[in-house]
Amino acid sequence: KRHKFWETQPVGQYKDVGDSSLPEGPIEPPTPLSEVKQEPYNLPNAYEWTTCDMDSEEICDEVYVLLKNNYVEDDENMFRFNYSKEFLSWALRVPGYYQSWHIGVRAKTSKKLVAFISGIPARIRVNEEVVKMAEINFLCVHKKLRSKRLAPVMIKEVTRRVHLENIWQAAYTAGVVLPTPITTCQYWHRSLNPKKLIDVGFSRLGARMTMSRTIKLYKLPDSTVTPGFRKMELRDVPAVTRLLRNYLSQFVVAPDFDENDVEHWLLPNENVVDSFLVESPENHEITDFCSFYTLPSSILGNQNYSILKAAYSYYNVSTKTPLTQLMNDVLIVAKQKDFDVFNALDVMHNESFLKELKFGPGDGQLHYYLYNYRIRSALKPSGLGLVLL
Ligand SMILES: COc1cccc(CC(=N)NC(=O)c2cccnc2OC2CCNCC2)c1
Repeated sequence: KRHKFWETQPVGQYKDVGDSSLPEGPIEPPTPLSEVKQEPYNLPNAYEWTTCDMDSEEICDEVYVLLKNNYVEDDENMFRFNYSKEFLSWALRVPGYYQSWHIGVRAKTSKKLVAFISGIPARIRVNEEVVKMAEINFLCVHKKLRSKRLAPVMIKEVTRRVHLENIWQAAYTAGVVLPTPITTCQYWHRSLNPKKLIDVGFSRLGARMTMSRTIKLYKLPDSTVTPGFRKMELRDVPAVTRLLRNYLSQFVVAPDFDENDVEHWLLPNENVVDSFLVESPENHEITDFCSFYTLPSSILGNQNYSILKAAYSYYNVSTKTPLTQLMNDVLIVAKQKDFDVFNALDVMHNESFLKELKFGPGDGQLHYYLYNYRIRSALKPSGLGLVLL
């Protein structure tokens, strides 16, 4: 398939796949800052750039409403991500963030927000190199403005603003295949409320299965089983950082989290991110960690329900408790918190628990990309230690 825009960008091109003569690392060198385009790219006449101050309740609400009505839907257009305002604030106002990377497009006359794209700074390790990158996310163009070729100019504009901060690499995911994925993940779902999932069409009743048999199949204990399993607290940040850094060091691509990052990304934040750990009752050592983020979806066109409550597996570390037992406790907590479904990608060691814990394969794939950085080895999802929101 021709990618008019992506063929012009410093990304792995199809023709280069497998060419091991090409070195691992940046595809293009940095440009001297004086040569980076100083002014914004041109938009079609009726539109103007705007920088979104996500600290402003009003602007955060505009971004929320744009995404709620126009962001990613599943392949059958039955569900649409419905990131909450507090989630968007958490996802964008990260340690060291640049407000200039929270980019909106407004219609000049109505001042209505009609498009958005965001970047946040992140330190991502690729093999032995820690690279300063931008994590690009939430690219959204209003449904009425599709195929006006707005997305390429928004990608170029966020790239320009990232370059102005002397950052030359980026990481992003997409449900579509572009030049060229560093890996392709399968997503999996674990039913927690099978009756609702079947009612809204997320799941289908299995062959030769009754509803009551299905409810019994997915039933979970009322409480967690691992001794010492508890919510993470601020005082745990140093120990969790050590545990997580050590665990992530085994993957080819992973975030280089420090204590400041762990405090932001993994400390429990109501309705946004939940995290738990196992503190050994004997010696109070922290041996395991697990977490999930909250990303509801709007249910498009169902009489009885309007929101699907979904939890997404985030970072999990097991050093003493078997990963399957740890993740079963996470499912128990998610059910206690009234989530309908628990989602996971087959990244890191997730594949080891998916089938045993009754996850079913989703009907799509999530592709991971790096911008202006070539990795030599073909990466399997199990070699990926990066979870994007
Ligand atoms: C259930 O409601 C949905 C609403 C919109 C899209 C999809 C399917 C889908 N595209 N799912 C994922 O991309 C996905 C499935 C499992 C885990 N993480 C995921 O995506 C995350 C990470 C990438 N940014 C979106 C959230 C489902």
